[in-house]
Amino acid sequence: MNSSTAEPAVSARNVFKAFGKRPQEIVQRIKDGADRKDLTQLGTAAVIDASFDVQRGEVFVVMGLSGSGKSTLIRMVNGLLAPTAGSIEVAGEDIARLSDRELRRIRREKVSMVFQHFALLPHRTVGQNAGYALEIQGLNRSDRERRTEEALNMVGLKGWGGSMPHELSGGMRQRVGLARALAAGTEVMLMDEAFSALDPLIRREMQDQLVELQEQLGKTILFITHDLNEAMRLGDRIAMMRDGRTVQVGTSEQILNDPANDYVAQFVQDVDRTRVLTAGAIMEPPVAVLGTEQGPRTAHKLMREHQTNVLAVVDRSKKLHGFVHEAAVAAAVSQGSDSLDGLTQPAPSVHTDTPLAELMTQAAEHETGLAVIDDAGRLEGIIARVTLLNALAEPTYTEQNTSEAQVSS
Ligand SMILES: Nc1ncnc2c1ncn2[C@@H]1O[C@H](COP(=O)(O)OP(=O)(O)OP(=O)(O)O)[C@@H](O)[C@H]1O
Repeated sequence: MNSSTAEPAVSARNVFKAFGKRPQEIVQRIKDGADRKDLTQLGTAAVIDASFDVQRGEVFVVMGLSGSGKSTLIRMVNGLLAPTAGSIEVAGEDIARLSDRELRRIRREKVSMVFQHFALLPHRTVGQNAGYALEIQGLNRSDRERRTEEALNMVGLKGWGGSMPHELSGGMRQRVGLARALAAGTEVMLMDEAFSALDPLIRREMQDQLVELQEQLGKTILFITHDLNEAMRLGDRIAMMRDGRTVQVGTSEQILNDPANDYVAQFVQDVDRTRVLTAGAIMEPPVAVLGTEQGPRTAHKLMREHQTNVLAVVDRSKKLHGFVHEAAVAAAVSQGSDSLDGLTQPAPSVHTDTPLAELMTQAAEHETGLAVIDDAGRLEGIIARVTLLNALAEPTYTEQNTSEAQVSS
């Protein structure tokens, strides 16, 4: 994810969308405090006061049950629907103010869409389908073929360009849909329930592949799903929608550990926390770190000061050497030894992206906490056993005084 100071790729401000005869009136009444349920005579308030920014390079998931307003929201992002109130900017352009011609240009150059039901043209080859957007962009044939082939390779369909869609399995067809969006080369990709029609195993495979591709490509992806596990697996951040409203926007960790209300808390209670939470989300900065050049006396002092019985030992470049334990330090001090040599034990270490499931295995094998290191072996943080146990416990939302907290179901 890029820094939040950069201009966002997609920016929604107080967006409303109402369907029915008098949409403006619906929006005004909601702004005046009316409940969506009491306005059904007038029509449907599908999206209510949505505001969010999607940063460049971010995977932003919009998640909610059927009817919560996800599709309406995404259709406003690519200009298929105009907001009743509020504005949506894509790459700095206010979508609702564009002419049809400008909209077509935006869809060609800036925003591509992957649908749930593939939307492949049955009489065209896989290659022609994947290169469709490039044909519309007016690219010459050889450039088109090159880019199409690259995109097909990226999604694991090397060599399938000459086949017809009906010769492909559902998972492969969805890959063609993805290749078409990738070949188009747009910065923003909108994916509307793109994997929802796939078998669970294939779906999982596609999710993994998207995560992998995203690491290389760094696209801005707005992904819609009603599946919370999918949302948590893919999203850098997730917007949770309920009855047209965005009830929480945050990272998986924030939503799991700090649900905005009871509805979200109930929603996330069945999530497998051990797969979603990672070391990076729960680690803490080490309270005290001992340099390799320092001796047992300093170690002893630091342990007393910080009331800890384990210290991490690092060299000048912060590379982790291991842990020293209180008993060994106390023995060295009483023997008048000046050196920590031989006292440092290898520390069980993990990386920031290690999931909790793996941390639990590691923690079970070791008495101490865990060290979190980066790829170069430098110490980034510490996870104490108690921290791990707390992270596994389900959060409960206690504040009962907001309207969202009163869950009707
Ligand atoms: N063209 C339309 N005319 C009237 N009402 C609509 C229209 N499109 C959507 N709605 C209503 O707006 C609300 C939100 O629908 P939307 O399709 O955006 O939800 P969703 O979260 O995408 O659900 P799903 O996953 O079932 O598509 C629903 O009550 C729906 O019936």
